[in-house]
Amino acid sequence: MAPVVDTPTPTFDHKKVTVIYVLGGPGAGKGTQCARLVEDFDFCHLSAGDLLRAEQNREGSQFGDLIRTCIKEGTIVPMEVTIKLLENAMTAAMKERESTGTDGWKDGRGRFLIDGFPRKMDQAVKFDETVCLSSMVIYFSTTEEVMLGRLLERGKTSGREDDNVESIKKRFRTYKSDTMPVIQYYSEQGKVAEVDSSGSIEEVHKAASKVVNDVFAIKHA
Ligand SMILES: Nc1ncnc2c1ncn2[C@@H]1O[C@H](COP(=O)(O)OP(=O)(O)OP(=O)(O)O)[C@@H](O)[C@H]1O
Ligand SMILES: O=c1ccn([C@@H]2O[C@H](COP(=O)(O)O)[C@@H](O)[C@H]2O)c(=O)[nH]1
Repeated sequence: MAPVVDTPTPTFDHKKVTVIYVLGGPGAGKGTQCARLVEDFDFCHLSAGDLLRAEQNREGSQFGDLIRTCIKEGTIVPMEVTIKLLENAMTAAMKERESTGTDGWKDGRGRFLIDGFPRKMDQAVKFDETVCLSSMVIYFSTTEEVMLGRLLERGKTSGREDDNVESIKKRFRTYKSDTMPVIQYYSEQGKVAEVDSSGSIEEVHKAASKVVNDVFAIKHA
């Protein structure tokens, strides 16, 4: 007899809730572009990095020190922590939208841009299986030189502990070793739309909007 395998039921049904992962190297422009796509498509934008920074600073958090160390060292926080934060934020957003109700979100329908996640294969598999199967990945690509320049410029005002040369180099290393395989994995499934993010914010936005438009056109066809 075949062994019984427990298949988890995801918290959200991907036929009703669209999850788009937004990946790219540190400083590629993910957050900037997500903010623009929110204006166009009424997404809820969830940045895994922002959620982790909020948890790090939350009084009484048992994960504060762990998150602080990982962020400074450019390593990945254990997936259970990040996935729970994302799931909680999605649940809260769904509840809020249900009560206020905007057109794209009626009847429990939702659309999420999940920025800077999944950073590692274990996160990708676990989130897809237990929270919501993702629809696609928008992959913002540019050179390390461009990313470094942007991050150092941002570091003048961001107050981020990881916007310095030492941390940036570590983040580039983690990106190559842990995140590139995730992009490869989804690419093999035909789920990745690559957008060159070397140009101006406006140029990149135009290309990214086109990608999202196509996704919704297919979904609603
Ligand atoms: N196309 C662009 N041209 C010039 N500057 C840009 C462009 N896109 C983003 N920036 C600037 O580069 C910096 C990094 O952008 P952003 O924060 O969006 O990157 P990110 O990929 O989200 O980075 P991280 O992963 O480190 O959070 C910001 O200061 C932003 O204003
Ligand atoms: O899924 C994730 C996402 C992020 N981290 C950690 O946070 C920092 C900053 O992330 P940004 O997306 O650049 O804001 C990242 O370097 C990781 O240390 C994570 O562990 N898991």
